Amino acid sequence: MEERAALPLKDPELLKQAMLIGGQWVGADDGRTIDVRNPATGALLARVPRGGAAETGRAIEAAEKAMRGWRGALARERSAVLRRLYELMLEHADDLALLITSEQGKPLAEGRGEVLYAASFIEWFAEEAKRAYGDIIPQNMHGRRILVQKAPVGVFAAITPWNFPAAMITRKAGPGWAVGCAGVIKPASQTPLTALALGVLAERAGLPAGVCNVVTGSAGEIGGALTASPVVRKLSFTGSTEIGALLLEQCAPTIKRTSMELGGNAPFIVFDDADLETAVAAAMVAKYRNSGQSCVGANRFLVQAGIYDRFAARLAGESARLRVGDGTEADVAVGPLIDDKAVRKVEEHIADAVAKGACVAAGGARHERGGLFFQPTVLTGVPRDAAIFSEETFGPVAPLFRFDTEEEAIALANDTPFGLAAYLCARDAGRIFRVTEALEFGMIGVNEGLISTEVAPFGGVKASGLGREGSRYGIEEYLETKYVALGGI
Ligand SMILES: NC(=O)C1=CN([C@@H]2O[C@H](COP(=O)(O)OP(=O)(O)OC[C@H]3O[C@@H](n4cnc5c(N)ncnc54)[C@H](OP(=O)(O)O)[C@@H]3O)[C@@H](O)[C@H]2O)C=CC1
Ligand SMILES: O=C(O)[C@H](O)CS(=O)(=O)O
Repeated sequence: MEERAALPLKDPELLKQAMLIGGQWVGADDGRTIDVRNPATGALLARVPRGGAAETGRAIEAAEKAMRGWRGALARERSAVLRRLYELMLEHADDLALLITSEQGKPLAEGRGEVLYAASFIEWFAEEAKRAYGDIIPQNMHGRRILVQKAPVGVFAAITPWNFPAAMITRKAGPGWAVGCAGVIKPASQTPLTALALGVLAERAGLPAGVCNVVTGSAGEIGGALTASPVVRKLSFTGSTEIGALLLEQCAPTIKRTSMELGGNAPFIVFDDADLETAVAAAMVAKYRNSGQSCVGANRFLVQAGIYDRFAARLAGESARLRVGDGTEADVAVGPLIDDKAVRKVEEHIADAVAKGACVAAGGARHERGGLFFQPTVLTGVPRDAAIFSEETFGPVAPLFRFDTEEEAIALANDTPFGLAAYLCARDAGRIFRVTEALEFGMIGVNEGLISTEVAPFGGVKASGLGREGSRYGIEEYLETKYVALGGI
């Protein structure tokens, strides 16, 4: 049997090769496992259980049972447990970062950044736990009082993607746990180790058995069990629009509350009046964070004619200087893509654009290191009918499209079924307000390339999803509003 590669964790107990169900670490009923590999080296990191419907059913039961006690705890008691989890995440940040980089591939500095970002949701919702306020409404009849109470929505299911293995979990479970819900988490099969490590820390923080359950394995079987169960009252998903739509269908018969954070196709608009250095710096972050594997990553660069050549030259120069390699190596800015399917999609987008007249200003091919490494790539003169305009590349490719007028830029930016994130660089205040108001997206960065934060509402419109995560809006996704007409008093 293939030997597992060493994972030099300071706390080896954080490497779990089991599912967490009702406070017990267990294998799959049939003993089957899934290999977890390092995308930078192909090395076998771990084997996790290939769980299915039966194990998921037990996890749902455990969550339902645990929720009875957890919802009854005082808000400040739940808050204290979440605060402890936040502290434990910071204490174990190096190990969590190494797990993220080892199973997902992002550079270690980004992995550590993700740990801090993920922990910030736990810190935030530890505070919000104490502010799930209701209302007293002025009575509409004598002798009657009108109360509005906020109650936990119920057992939640969280199905999360491989690109941010920690943050996508805490952004969902944090608010759920804060208001007294218990949940079942299904991480991506390519990156389960971080989720399992968070399960260890949740136990250590004092989360009662069954409040946090992590089930690994067959997406279809686990998803089918979670969506079909009437006990699961909330489903929160981050991933492709295709799967999001399927899950919405599967949730319909039980009328579940859902949050969907789906695909994107972010435009990055550079106007003639932009500050060039600011625009290039913002573009580099928006494009190459997580090697381009982010739903809020800039997918299309719309550049006004007057600044086009200068911006293209600077972006190509900066892109060519990025170091590509194993995320554990010093100064690496771009790691491997998640799998060969992702690399092929990048190659197909480049080939299609070049066949339609685009030029390669930087990169353009797989990296000399081979495997899943790809050169940071800048394409100029890309035509509107190129596939890369309308499809999410999810890789380190920056296609530049030229425009002349503000109206043309807005039309091009909005010409997509998606509406998650958009970016624009300009200095004219009137232009900034006109364009941000006209853009059909849930989040807009102005002269900024990194806009994700726990304090702001994260989410999209159109095919990019439903609901908001983080901020004071995110907790509402896990609350039901109960109206009490109090008479006879
Ligand atoms: N919005 C975002 O942040 C993300 C968007 N994407 C987009 O999606 C594309 C494909 O990426 P991919 O990772 O395949 O995304 P998927 O949507 O396939 O996977 C996301 C999560 O959903 C699970 N899943 C897959 N199929 C089902 C199902 N039938 N029922 C229940 N759960 C299911 C996956 O499990 P498993 O891993 O076991 O298959 C994973 O945990 C990307 O190229 C990108 O365009 C991807 C990731 C994040
Ligand atoms: O899925 C993603 O790409 C993340 O939601 C992006 S972020 O929130 O980590 O910026």
